[in-house]
Amino acid sequence: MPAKNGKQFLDRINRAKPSVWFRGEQIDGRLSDHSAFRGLMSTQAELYDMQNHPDFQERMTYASPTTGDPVGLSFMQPKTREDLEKRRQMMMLWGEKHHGLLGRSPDYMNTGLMAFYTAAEILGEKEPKFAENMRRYYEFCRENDISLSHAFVQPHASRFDELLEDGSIETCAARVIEENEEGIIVEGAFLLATQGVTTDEILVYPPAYSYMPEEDSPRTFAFAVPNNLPGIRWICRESLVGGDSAFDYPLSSRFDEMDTLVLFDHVLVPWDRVFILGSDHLSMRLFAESGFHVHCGHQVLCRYIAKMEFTLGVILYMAETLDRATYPATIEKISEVIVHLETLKSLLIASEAGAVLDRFGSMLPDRRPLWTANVIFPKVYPRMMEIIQLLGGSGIIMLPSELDFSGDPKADLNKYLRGSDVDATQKTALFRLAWDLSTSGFGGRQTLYERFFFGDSSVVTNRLYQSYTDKKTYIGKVKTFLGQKDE
Ligand SMILES: Cc1cc2nc3c(=O)[nH]c(=O)nc-3n(C[C@H](O)[C@H](O)[C@H](O)COP(=O)(O)OP(=O)(O)OC[C@H]3O[C@@H](n4cnc5c(N)ncnc54)[C@H](O)[C@@H]3O)c2cc1C
Repeated sequence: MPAKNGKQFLDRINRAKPSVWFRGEQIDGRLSDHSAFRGLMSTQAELYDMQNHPDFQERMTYASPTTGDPVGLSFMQPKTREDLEKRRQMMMLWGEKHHGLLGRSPDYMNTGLMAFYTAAEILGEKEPKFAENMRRYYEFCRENDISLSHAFVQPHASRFDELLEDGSIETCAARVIEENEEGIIVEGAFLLATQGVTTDEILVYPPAYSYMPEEDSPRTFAFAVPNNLPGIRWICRESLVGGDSAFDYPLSSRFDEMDTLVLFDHVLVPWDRVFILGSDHLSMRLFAESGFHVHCGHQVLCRYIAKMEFTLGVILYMAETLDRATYPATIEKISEVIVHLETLKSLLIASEAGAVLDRFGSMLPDRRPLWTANVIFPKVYPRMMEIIQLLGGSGIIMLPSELDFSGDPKADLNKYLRGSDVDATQKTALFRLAWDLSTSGFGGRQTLYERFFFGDSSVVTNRLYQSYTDKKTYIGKVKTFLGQKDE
């Protein structure tokens, strides 16, 4: 199946029937009928429909190198600046459709997989068949429009290894407990897979960094498997969907990406789905040399911009309805958001302007502007949510529901809750949106998500710092000024 449409997406997820647990019970029926998933899945379906819509198809797909059929453009390896531009336009189309609220829109993982594929030869250094596995798997995903979640962070409990009396170490970290003719047997858990059950497959890999890299470690492996493989169990967090009403819950009713704890109970991963086994060094090299965080950073920055534009729109509209758009204190806050948005847009342009071909033939955007954005956004996003709260005050919480507007209180609400130039229903709709973005459970998760999206802040800043080759140049300028010699 080349680039799929919404119905094909829904049918495939509903048919898979993985073992999903929600509030202590296993989900039996179709996921798209379940209150925790139906809004999200319908949004996902709308994204996939765009791939086949005459207005978008040309910008969202490209001709498959193997069949010539249209396949998702986010799978495309960029080889020229024009390719990068095409990828950006495609990612912005999806980003603007979900206003940056879906961290796991399909282009994110498609991009990550593409990066791994381009550098597959690194995997072959230890075992040639692993490189071949990655190449085949990428092609399988591209040609069948397979959607992916990913997991690499292990539960906190796995970080407290116990030293036993016999000198061995007891751990609950996910690990390979056996290798046999058919594949590897995996046991243990991963802390989090966002959209784990609303995608087709899960890609598991080690963190991109390790403070104590090991060779032949049973904890280091990468593989991809369908979500419904025997032995895989998904435990959902509480749903943040407030209800079905798009008026009352404008965001959570459409965009709540379920997070799941993934349990592997003696799961047999077939050999042709294994990409890394044992080597932390190889795994770290794959991340660094494939440009995983650079290609993905390009996608993430497009999403940041879509989200920032939407947030700025909410803030500007709030200021208008409160008739405070001309207050200096309001202008100062709004300008803060404008500065952040314009900074991000400039970083995106700079990343493409500085793109160079890497040794795998990929046109790789300049990492410095992208990773700068990854440091900035997690800091400014919570501040933007604070600005919404500061601007809205009690209006963010004194929010009647859709039912109130069709019931007895309607006349009073219309009189007392109207805004400047908008009626009470319009103002309430806007302020419910502001609440869902900044203050509801859904909004809280969004903020947490942005804080940790590419790792915690020390990981993200370290990535930028370590790769910043300009450091020597700037020290050199100072040494020259001081009349000191460069060593
Ligand atoms: C909403 C959400 C969705 C996510 N989705 C996914 C997903 O789809 N797939 C996936 O693999 N992961 C996902 N993650 C996990 C994400 O990658 C991690 O949250 C991130 O890597 C940080 O790891 P952690 O949560 O274990 O936090 P920790 O590593 O426990 O860090 C928490 C805090 O403790 C600090 N800290 C940690 N160690 C030390 C130390 N030794 N000394 C001092 N301070 C320390 C950190 O700096 C940080 O501030 C998601 C997280 C969130 C919040």
